[in-house]
Amino acid sequence: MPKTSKTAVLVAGSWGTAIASVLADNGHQVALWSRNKDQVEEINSRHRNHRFLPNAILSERIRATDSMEEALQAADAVIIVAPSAAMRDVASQMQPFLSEQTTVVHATKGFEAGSLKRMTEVLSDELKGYDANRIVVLSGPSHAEEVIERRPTTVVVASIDKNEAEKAQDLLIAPYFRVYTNPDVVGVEVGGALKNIIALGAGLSDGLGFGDNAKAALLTRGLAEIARLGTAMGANPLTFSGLAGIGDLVVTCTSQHSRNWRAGSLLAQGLSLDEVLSRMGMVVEGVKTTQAAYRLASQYEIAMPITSELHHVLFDGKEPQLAVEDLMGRGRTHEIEDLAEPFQNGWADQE
Ligand SMILES: NC(=O)c1ccc[n+]([C@@H]2O[C@H](COP(=O)([O-])OP(=O)(O)OC[C@H]3O[C@@H](n4cnc5c(N)ncnc54)[C@H](O)[C@@H]3O)[C@@H](O)[C@H]2O)c1
Ligand SMILES: O=P(O)(O)OC[C@H](O)CO
Repeated sequence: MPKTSKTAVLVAGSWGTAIASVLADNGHQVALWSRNKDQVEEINSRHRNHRFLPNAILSERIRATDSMEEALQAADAVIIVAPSAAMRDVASQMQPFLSEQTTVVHATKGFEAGSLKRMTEVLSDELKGYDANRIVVLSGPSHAEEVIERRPTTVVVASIDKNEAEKAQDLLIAPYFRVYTNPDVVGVEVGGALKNIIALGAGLSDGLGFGDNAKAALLTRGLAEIARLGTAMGANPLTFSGLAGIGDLVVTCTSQHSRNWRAGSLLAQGLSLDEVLSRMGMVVEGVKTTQAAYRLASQYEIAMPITSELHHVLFDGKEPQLAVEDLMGRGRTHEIEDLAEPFQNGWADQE
């Protein structure tokens, strides 16, 4: 990657704008793509994106555009930060303008609702002619509201291709933004997606006043079920003790910046799911991810009791108090379980 690069960031929501700001701080030129002309105008003329990050003044190195062709022209790297529900649409729009030379990174946390595919799988479907093994995923504990204020943050980038992961690391690493690499694409994607379910549960639990012990239980046993499904899907279990696992789980379950935690706490006030989502006005990935994980758990025959109870609360009208009673009253079980086969998909042959 050249010392300063031409980069594209696709979609100017909270996280896309914060990532654009990290890239600009590193001296890169950033084309920030949005489908919304008013937002493009606001970013270019006032250097603001008031709807998503109201207090931030953006670098002049960030130029917004609503032209995908312009955004991707001669881009050394593109970072896609669309909500999971929009990933296929955005990827299909970028495909005609993507060069094989461009490093492709995504920073989205979720599964595709119908197909249950991970985001790199959706990208691989749509980016025909691009080597899917090169795609990089960026994840970890990172609220846009803190990154835009340059508060110390650590994240992880994973790719099957070590060289591409290191290019993404080079591009993004900054004094306040430390970037680690990992070969485990499945683990980093699954950890980042599933923690949002537990964060919804933590918001609900806090909102109902269940207390600190309950939240600690949710985090710990939540991590156990994340690791159980993730490992069955092919992840390295150790990834879940890293930034995309426990790291992201802690920040999302304990921060009032978290959209998922806030949605859970609004549910605890008695609002319906539709009312909560319209009040949030930003993407709350954990809702659709609960549906996806519920189906994946059944497909892989994995026990996910917290996900399952949350699914009943969100979609079947079950009272949260009853969900907690059912969780606490389950049959006795061991804490430590055997995990699947050891993870094989490392970078040993690329050292
Ligand atoms: N906000 C954060 O702090 C944060 C941090 C890490 C990861 N993420 C992840 O990043 C992803 C995006 O989250 P966000 O918080 O930036 O969302 P957001 O709600 O702040 O912004 C979403 C943006 O996507 C745009 N969009 C929606 N559908 C689109 C489509 N079909 N075509 C083009 N644009 C479309 C919206 O107009 C909006 O600008 C999510 O998967 C989230 O989990 C967010
Ligand atoms: O605000 P949330 O709950 O969508 O979480 C954002 C990030 O994933 C935190 O790392």
